[in-house]
Amino acid sequence: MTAALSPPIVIERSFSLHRNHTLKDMENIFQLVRNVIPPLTGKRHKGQDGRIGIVGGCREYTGAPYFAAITALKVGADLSHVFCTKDAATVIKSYSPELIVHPVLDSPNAVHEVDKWLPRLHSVVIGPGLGRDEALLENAKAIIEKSKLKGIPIIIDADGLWIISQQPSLIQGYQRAILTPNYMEFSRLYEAMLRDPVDSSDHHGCVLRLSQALGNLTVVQKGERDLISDGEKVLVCSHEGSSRRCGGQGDLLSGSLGVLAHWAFLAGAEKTNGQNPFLVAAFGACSLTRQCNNQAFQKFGRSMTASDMVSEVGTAFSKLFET
Ligand SMILES: NC(=O)C1=CN([C@@H]2O[C@H](COP(=O)(O)OP(=O)(O)OC[C@H]3O[C@@H](n4cnc5c(N)ncnc54)[C@H](OP(=O)(O)O)[C@@H]3O)[C@@H](O)[C@H]2O)[C@@H](O)CC1
Ligand SMILES: Nc1ncnc2c1ncn2[C@@H]1O[C@H](COP(=O)(O)OP(=O)(O)OP(=O)(O)O)[C@@H](O)[C@H]1O
Ligand SMILES: [Mg+2]
Repeated sequence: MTAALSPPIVIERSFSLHRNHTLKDMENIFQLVRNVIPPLTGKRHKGQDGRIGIVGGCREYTGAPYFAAITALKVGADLSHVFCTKDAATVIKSYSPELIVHPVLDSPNAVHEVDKWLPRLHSVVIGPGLGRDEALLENAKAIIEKSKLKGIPIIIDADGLWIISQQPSLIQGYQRAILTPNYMEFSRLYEAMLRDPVDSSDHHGCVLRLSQALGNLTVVQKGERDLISDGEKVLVCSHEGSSRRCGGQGDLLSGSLGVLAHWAFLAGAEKTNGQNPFLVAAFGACSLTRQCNNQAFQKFGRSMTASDMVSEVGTAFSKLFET
């Protein structure tokens, strides 16, 4: 289905009394997110609720992969692996004993070292804190290829999106990919694919067209309102966050999406009521990140940082999805 044949279904949170039907749609999507969350029972073994890989972390950036990986755990994954450079590994380990950290990304056999783990991973997040070093970008490209071959859901963020804007064919048509661009990253991708600048009067159309041009993979355009599209629909998440824009919030989003994408994908069409599971997962991750922001801001105001948001993941998740 294309936009030309049928107008996109736009689901938007609204508090207007005239838009009760859209409020109902929103609640329905929240319900779909709830449906895909695995129940906590005594019958499950360690690993079943998610083994997530984060590919990123270099000399300059150690916070970003940490935020993504710890958020994946706090959302409910059982194991969170970070594949980073040797320099970054000890630093990231020292932030948290919970993370499994592989200092392989700048080694000569980096791709082989990550590939060994891929059969055990349920999803991979490529890019937080990866940096722009050519050799690291080449390794990340090869890891994307290997992940595609295994059919693993791939979340691409930050410098991973830099790779895609240089070489869109790497991910084009792989519908188990979710891209999470911020403002700049979206502009780069859009110009690379559509050969036109972003039309600032038509954000919905732009995200829809970018998804279509990439072969209907899921695009999450982050911003004041998050726009989520698979080229057929555009979901809008304007769940209340705050006006605090400290770095690292996007990393919480990509880490939580790593888990939710796995859960939604595994749950199957019945649980998502026939909706694209990656749209459901993305809506869940955006709402959760914004809820963490909201709660942390209420406590810390201007001094709020991404770490304060990480501390809110548990209560934010319960509030949104377990009440
Ligand atoms: N603690 C850590 O380790 C963290 C590490 N991180 C890691 O850093 C790496 C680079 O990622 P990134 O996001 O900084 O890079 P990029 O895409 O070039 O964007 C920056 C440019 O975008 C612009 N800009 C942004 N928003 C805009 C807007 N709304 N409207 C307009 N402009 C806007 C902004 O423009 P400026 O304000 O400077 O003019 C700026 O130039 C990556 O690896 C990431 O994971 C981060 O995750 C944070 C925590
Ligand atoms: N103006 C805004 N108002 C409210 N929420 C916002 C706003 N801009 C971004 N967000 C939220 O912040 C989160 C991160 O988006 P952002 O655009 O800051 O990502 P990013 O630049 O990749 O972050 P990072 O610093 O982690 O790289 C998303 O959940 C998004 O919904
Ligand atoms: Mg980012």
